Parts: sequence; C-alpha cells; structure tokens
Amino acid sequence: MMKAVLGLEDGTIIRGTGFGAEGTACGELVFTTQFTGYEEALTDPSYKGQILMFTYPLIGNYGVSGERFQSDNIHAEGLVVREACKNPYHYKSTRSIHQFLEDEGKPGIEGVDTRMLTIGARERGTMRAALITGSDDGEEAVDVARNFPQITDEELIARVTCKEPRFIPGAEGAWKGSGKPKHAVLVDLGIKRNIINNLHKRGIDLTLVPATTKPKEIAGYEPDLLFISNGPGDPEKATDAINAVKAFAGTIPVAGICFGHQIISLAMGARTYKLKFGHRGGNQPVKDLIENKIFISSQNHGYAVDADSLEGTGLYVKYLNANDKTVEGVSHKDLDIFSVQFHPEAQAGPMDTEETFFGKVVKVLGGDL
Ligand SMILES: NC(=O)CC[C@H](N)C(=O)O
Repeated sequence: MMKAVLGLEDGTIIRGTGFGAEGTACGELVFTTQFTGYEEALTDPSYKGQILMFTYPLIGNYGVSGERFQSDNIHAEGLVVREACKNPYHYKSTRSIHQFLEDEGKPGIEGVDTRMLTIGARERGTMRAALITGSDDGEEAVDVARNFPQITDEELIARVTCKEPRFIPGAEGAWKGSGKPKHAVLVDLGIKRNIINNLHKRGIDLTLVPATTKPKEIAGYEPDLLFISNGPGDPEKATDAINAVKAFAGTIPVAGICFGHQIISLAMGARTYKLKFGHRGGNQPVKDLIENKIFISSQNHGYAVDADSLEGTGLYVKYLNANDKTVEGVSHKDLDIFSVQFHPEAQAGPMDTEETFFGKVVKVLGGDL
C-alpha cells in the first residue's frame, strides 16, 4: 500500500492510501457531486489547476474505456476519493482508474472522508491543497499548498489550448438549411470534445484556433460564427479571447459555453467573480426565465457573471441557477450573442439542454431546426 497525504492551506491534514502515480499534485481542491462520469471529468481541460474530489463514495466501478474522454489526457492535477475500485467490470473497460492515473502520471488518494472535506469547502470556501503520494508528511503537504499560487494567478490557458489551427469539416450532409454549410471559428481554451462533436454532427464546418489568435487572423477564416470554448482558471486571464469577442460582436453571431460565457460577458462590459465553492455536478437545476421552465444541467465552474454588472451591456439574464440564483446564461437583446454557464454538451450529465443550445446555434446561422 502506498502512503498518501492531503494538506490544505488552512492546516487540515488528511492521510489515506495512495494510488495512481507517485508524486505531488497542487491546486485548488474542488468537489463534484457527479455519481459517475469520472472519465469525462478527469479529461476535461477546465479542471487544469484543480485537484478533483468526488463526493460519491465509489469511483471507478466501470473502469476506463477511453470512449468518453473529453481530451487526450487527464487534466485534473490529482484525484481524491472515498474508494477507488480496483477490479472494475465493464465489457469495454481496458484498465482500472488506478492504472489510468498511473499511466498519466497523476497521483490519487483514497480512504478519505470526502464528506467532511466537502462540508469544509462549503463553509470556508475553496482552498488550495497539495496531494502527496509515497509520503505521509502532512506538514510538508500544508506547506506546499500554502506556497502554491492562487488559481487566479496561474497561467492555465497556455497549457490546454491547441498549438496550431485545425480545420474539421462538418458531418457530410448534416447541415439542415439552404445554402452551403456554415463555418464557425472556435477559440480553443481547452475545448471539450463533445462541444466539437455537437457542432460537427449538425454539419457546421469548424476551425479551431489557439487562445492567442488575433481578430485579424480570425477574420481571415471568414467565419459565420465565433464560438468561445470552456476552459480553466480565471476568465479575466483570457485577454485575447475577450478582444476577439469585442472585435466580432455585432458583425457575426457570437456564442460560448462556460468559460466562453464568462469571456463574452466580460467583453460586453460585465464583471465576473469567484464563487465560494463553485458548481460541479450533474444535477444542477437551472431556470429559464424567459420560458419559465426548470431543467437539470451538468456544470463545472468556479467563477460566475455578476448579474448587476450586466446593466448597459445589452445582455440580459436568460438562465438562473435555481439553488443559489447566480447567472447561468445570458442573451443580447438586439444582437445574436448568447452563452450558457452550464454544459449543454453534458458528458457527463443530463442532455436536457443540448437541443435548446445547439439548435439555437444552427438557427442563428440560418439553418432549419
Ligand atoms: N468549465 C469551464 O469552462 C470553467 C470556467 C472557469 N474556469 C470557471 O471555473 O468558472
């Protein structure tokens, strides 16, 4: 059995059993209430800079197949669970979660009272943590956590964006509407694979561009839509993407998901702030204020758009989180600009909002629903 310890910046020390790789992971300790979906969550680039903790006590039961990955690698810095299943059974599984973390060089800790840590995060807010495997030196873990930069100061986007532009043609014959298929430029700040899939399967041609792409270069692709992806860290750090939205807002439709929603709001003049402990899970209730409907959504975010700061931006609140009444989506009153804080592409989570969001993308591009 490998020793392991988790140290929090407030001095909390938790010892457990290590799994995955031997080493040290640092970052914000965040919790998700998702029961399953660990393959999707671990490979979601938005978790860069964060140690992921599941509140559900049994993780890894159906093993790892790779079919549900949201990128090629694990991006969460480390994994904290009550129990990580050693002998998973699923006909598509090729390895256990232990093996998966080891292959990817990421440390994990099990035997942890995740409920206590989650209650702590809810009461005292998200904290920096260090997860060390192969050691049980708690003092050192606390020290490492305290000396690690706050997520707000970290340069995370450069670690997840694509290096070169990439063209992905829309699925053959899938575009529903008159004329030839439309073309979207996607600013890749660590995009989840299922966002690409959802646009692709609706027949939209896509050009993925790196985070630092300038408006002039984007214009060269002659896009019909500018799309801003999900991504890690503080949205205020995404200065080039903010400038891209400023350059195209009002000339072509602009849409975004999660980080993209925050970036669009910032570009239009609104403000964002850090939530006390964020929303991460597969059953977050969201209210559509226009349709007066509630639906259940998949979420993963630690920042939010300040509702009061929307005044004068032309944006209005379309969606609210039904639990804490924070902003979950905005639309522009005159222009084709809209974004959501939750994940309509799910993976993992309910698909209730997929058609509403991606159908709207098709509609603003002139397609038939
Ligand atoms: N999933 C995301 O795009 C996350 C956005 C941002 N990093 C946040 O935590 O709020």
